[in-house]
Amino acid sequence: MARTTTVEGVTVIATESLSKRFPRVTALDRLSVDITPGVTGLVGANGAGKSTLIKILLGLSPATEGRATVLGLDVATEGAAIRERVGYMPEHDCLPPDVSATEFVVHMARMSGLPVTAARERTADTLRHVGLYEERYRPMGGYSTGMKQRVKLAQALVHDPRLVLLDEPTNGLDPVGRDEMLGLIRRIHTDFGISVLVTSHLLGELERTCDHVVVIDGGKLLRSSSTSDFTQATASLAVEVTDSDDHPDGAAALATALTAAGLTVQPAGRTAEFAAAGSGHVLLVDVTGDDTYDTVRDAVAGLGLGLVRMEQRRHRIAEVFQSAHERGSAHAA
Ligand SMILES: Nc1ncnc2c1ncn2[C@@H]1O[C@H](COP(=O)(O)OP(=O)(O)OP(=O)(O)O)[C@@H](O)[C@H]1O
Repeated sequence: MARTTTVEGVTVIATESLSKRFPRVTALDRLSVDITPGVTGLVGANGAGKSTLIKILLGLSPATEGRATVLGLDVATEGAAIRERVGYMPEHDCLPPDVSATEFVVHMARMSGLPVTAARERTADTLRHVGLYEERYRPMGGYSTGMKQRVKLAQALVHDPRLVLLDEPTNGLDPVGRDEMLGLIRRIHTDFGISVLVTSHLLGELERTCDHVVVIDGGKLLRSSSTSDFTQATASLAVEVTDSDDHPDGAAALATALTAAGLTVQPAGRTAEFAAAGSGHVLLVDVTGDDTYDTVRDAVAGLGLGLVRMEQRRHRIAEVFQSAHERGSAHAA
């Protein structure tokens, strides 16, 4: 199976039982994960260990235990070679306010070893690519958050890396700015074939942007799989019914009938998605085959209830994350 912009089977990043312990906290806990070419999302709540992992991958911070390679290079001994080949967009504001985007990005290109003419040309191309035009000659102190994020992205790309590590690139952006940034990130891979590892605590963003998603929680790997596996249709139907005089709690009556028919049913009010809609009338029914739809229809008709909706649900990354988080809270309690 050939793909145009990736090489199948190549590992861009590999970690093996990687741990990082600070005196009071374990930021990474025996993390083993392989990341292949493409756009990979690294998702986790604040404090999950995302920035710590990036710093280890860049060879800037030693791991306490375990190993990691980036583009086949060992993070413990080949940090400088990794940083030549990898671009890094840090999370926090780090731009000098008194210089222009052009001056700054040329400087970063020169630091990466580009000769002066090439550095200037690459800077102009890269700033144009991220959508900065005339503003690029103005001091960055006057830039909006969106413009600053674009400069940070440009300096990560200017030396034509094979991989970029983007730490929370949508932080502080409004919804339009987020969409634009996500579009840029996607194009880094599709237009230039550069692999991307992008962190976020916003799951929906990564669902839309990434080929693959790695979820970490408390420094531990929770899940690593392709985005399509995460968002694939699960065998679950959301069924909403009305009440009737005979059945003042229509959903409860339907749940009893469907359970008696051998189906597995749970009230949807427990999930955030439906709780927000405020409906205790929605049931989630596990689909065991095409006849599940008929069984639900017949049960609703048999009870004389009104069927408001019956729809197939998609499993969202947020749920994987939420359920792990709830388990974490339960442990903490
Ligand atoms: N230099 C440090 N010294 C002590 N503890 C640290 C240090 N750096 C990170 N930590 C702790 O390690 C844990 C993981 O932090 P990290 O910054 O990697 O998380 P994160 O997932 O990137 O979250 P955020 O988006 O908030 O930065 C946190 O509990 C943090 O307080």
